[in-house]
Amino acid sequence: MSTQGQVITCKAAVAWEPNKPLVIEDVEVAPPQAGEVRIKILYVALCHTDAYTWSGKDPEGLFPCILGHEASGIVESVGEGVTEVQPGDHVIPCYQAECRECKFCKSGKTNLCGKVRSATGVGLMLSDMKSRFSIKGKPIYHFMGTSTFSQYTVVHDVSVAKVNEQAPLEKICLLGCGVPTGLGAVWNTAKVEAGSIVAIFGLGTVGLAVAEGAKAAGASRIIGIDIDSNKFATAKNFGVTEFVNPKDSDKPIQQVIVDMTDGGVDYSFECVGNVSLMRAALECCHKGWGTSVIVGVAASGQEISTRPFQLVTGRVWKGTAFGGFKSRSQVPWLVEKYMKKEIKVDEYITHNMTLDQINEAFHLMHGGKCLRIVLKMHAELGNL
Ligand SMILES: NC(=O)C1=CN([C@@H]2O[C@H](COP(=O)(O)OP(=O)(O)OC[C@H]3O[C@@H](n4cnc5c(N)ncnc54)[C@H](O)[C@@H]3O)[C@@H](O)[C@H]2O)C=CC1
Ligand SMILES: N[C@@H](CCC(=O)N[C@@H](CSC=O)C(=O)NCC(=O)O)C(=O)O
Ligand SMILES: [Zn+2]
Ligand SMILES: [Zn+2]
Repeated sequence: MSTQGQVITCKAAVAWEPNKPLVIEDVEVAPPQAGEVRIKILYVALCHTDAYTWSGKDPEGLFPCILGHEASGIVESVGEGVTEVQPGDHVIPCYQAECRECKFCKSGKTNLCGKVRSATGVGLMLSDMKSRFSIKGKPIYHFMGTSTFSQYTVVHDVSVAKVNEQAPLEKICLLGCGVPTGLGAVWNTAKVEAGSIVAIFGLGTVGLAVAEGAKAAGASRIIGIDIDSNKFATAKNFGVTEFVNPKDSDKPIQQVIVDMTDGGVDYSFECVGNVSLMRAALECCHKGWGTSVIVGVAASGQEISTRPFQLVTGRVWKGTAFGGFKSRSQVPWLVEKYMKKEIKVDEYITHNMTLDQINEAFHLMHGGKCLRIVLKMHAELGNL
């Protein structure tokens, strides 16, 4: 029976308040309006940015909301005027939209799109500035324009990438955030050249994807820095050639790296979200040309600082969102690269769980022993 035009009642993990356990609720999902797409979410991975907003430290965090942004699914129905996807298409929701019409999209200088950002930042849909989610008549906020911790979600059409139907949805959900962010930080934001020396602060999924991107770019040395020495064994498989634990030295970590590299690295990447480490990442760069890219998301109220002399003497400080990838155009390309085995995806998945285990999954994530945890959103999907 078609559900097109009907309200769908389904299960979703609702964050009622910061830091309180998520609650699996029966949520009503309204039909998509003009320019919107309703997606049956099949698989979702947990990202630290979900945990960050849930913690209450995100200045844009609104409650109650449905978190989640790294997912895959199938289009259930589309609203009026939607031409680029249709029911049955396999898709990846994209928190970084791409309208191809706004000042940002047309600039050719950035992947940030302005079309729906004002609405997604306040947890609503642009056409009427209302939510499509409710529980017994009470509206529930959207999150990052995706809200993929729900069996069904509604997103703007500019926030959907149509992908190859042969690609395994239980794997390619990762191409909705962490892996592209790390690869793109290297390829699009820093534009690392062959022979470069690279330092990566934080060897979680994002840092490992930076390592994979740097190896592909031909970096000669890839130095991984993490306070957990157990991370090195896995990191080697992603291209890290040397490992430093800042706890093993009395010297500041930037000095350790400068001493190891005859004056500093060509490129560094902060993949933790710690403002002191962002400073260290900048200051371990080589005088005259070293570039540091901020990837980690720091909490509300946190600020970065350094001596301006660091920049006067040629170091460059940059940041990246979704690795600079234009989402609708390039996520399908990343899926193709995965299908051709040119990029890793499966290797970042350490756990498979189910939607009803979501609190346990976050607990596991905070334990620091996993990379990506993928949740199966519907019981009928069977075992992975
Ligand atoms: N800019 C963007 O578009 C995106 C940013 N992010 C952000 O990237 C960051 C990293 O994400 P994940 O890799 O998933 O996180 P993760 O928690 O899996 O990895 C962080 C790693 O940093 C290490 N670490 C913690 N404190 C450290 C310190 N003081 N010095 C050295 N290492 C330290 C941890 O042991 C861990 O291995 C998060 O802040 C996340 O919110 C994630 C996706 C997209
Ligand atoms: N609302 C947060 C913003 C956090 C942030 O920087 N998000 C990244 C993506 S992180 C994904 O896991 C991003 O794309 N930023 C650009 C944007 O337009 O949001 C805060 O205010 O801290
Ligand atoms: Zn993310
Ligand atoms: Zn745009």
